[in-house]
Amino acid sequence: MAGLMIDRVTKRFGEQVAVDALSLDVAPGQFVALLGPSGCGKTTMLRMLAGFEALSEGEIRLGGRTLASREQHVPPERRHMAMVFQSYALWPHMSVADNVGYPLKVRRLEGDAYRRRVAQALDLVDLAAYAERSPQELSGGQRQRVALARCLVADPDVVLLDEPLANLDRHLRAAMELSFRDFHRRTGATMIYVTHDQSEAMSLADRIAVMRDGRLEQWATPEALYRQPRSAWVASFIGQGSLLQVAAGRPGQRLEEDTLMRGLAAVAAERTQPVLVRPEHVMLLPELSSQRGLRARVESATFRGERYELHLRLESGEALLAYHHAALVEGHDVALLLREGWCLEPDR
Ligand SMILES: Nc1ncnc2c1ncn2[C@@H]1O[C@H](COP(=O)(O)OP(=O)(O)OP(=O)(O)O)[C@@H](O)[C@H]1O
Repeated sequence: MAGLMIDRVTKRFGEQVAVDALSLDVAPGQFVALLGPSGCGKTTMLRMLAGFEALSEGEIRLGGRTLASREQHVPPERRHMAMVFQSYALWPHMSVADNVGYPLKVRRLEGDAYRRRVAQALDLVDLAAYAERSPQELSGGQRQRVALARCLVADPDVVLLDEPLANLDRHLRAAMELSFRDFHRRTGATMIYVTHDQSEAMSLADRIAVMRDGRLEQWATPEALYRQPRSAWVASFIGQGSLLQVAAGRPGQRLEEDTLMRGLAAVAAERTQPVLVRPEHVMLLPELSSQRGLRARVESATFRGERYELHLRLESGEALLAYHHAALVEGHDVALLLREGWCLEPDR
């Protein structure tokens, strides 16, 4: 398996910079998500990897071999990559097995070797029993698995996936996430997965590239993105939380309860450090009269099954999100402690 190197890649469409000096070093077999809001350049980056789009600047290398630069452009069919589209792109007039075998037919593989590889690919996505059906007779999730099997049959070094679950309903997406993880474990292929859905990226990827306006905002594991987001922008994009101004700490520092609580008690002019507080770090105190803690008003309490989600308003006017095991009355006051916070860079 070969590592994939994206080195200061830029793509301009006329005046518009769709991808701006993006660099990523993807290890062999890694599952990477390109995550960001609509228009941030994810699909353009994926299309440059696939070879459907030329680079304006920079270089793409796979296992040391240059695939693309300003001077060089290896055509898509010679990159050892396969792409899975949102629309599945299956041939309606061919059976499931023929769809899966299509890339092998193109390479003129026939006979037993052909049949064996198609059967293996179908097994891998648990669709052996559906080999002779037409794609129209399958559910959306099954069709997506056929598309996966078809990309896998050619044994690519890299699998590129462009929002492959976007057309599926919520329940099916969850099931398909499991299928993707399983697929990745069984094949060990390097996978680059484009999505604007943070929970999908978090549950699937080993590492996530968060993109904004064509640039790389952060490149980290899902855990690091959640616990140590670089900026308020990343923090707002990943998980839930509140942004408070604190007179303590510096970007990239974790604040313990005491420092955080003291830093919040300072006068407004001194509270200049933006700090992210995740809802699981807000602890409500049983006694409002206690000397400890901050006061806040309950603005709303929403039942979420396993817990209530509380939207609170601190005396400073700042909003704070908390989780609690019981419902609280809207309009009432509570006292609370903040267990920890994470200091962010100011937003660009
Ligand atoms: N062929 C093109 N010609 C001109 N501009 C383009 C072209 N393709 C993309 N763009 C522009 O480049 C920017 C990035 O587009 P891209 O499709 O890569 O974003 P994205 O993050 O994949 O968005 P989405 O999630 O909506 O698909 C956008 O502003 C888009 O309008």
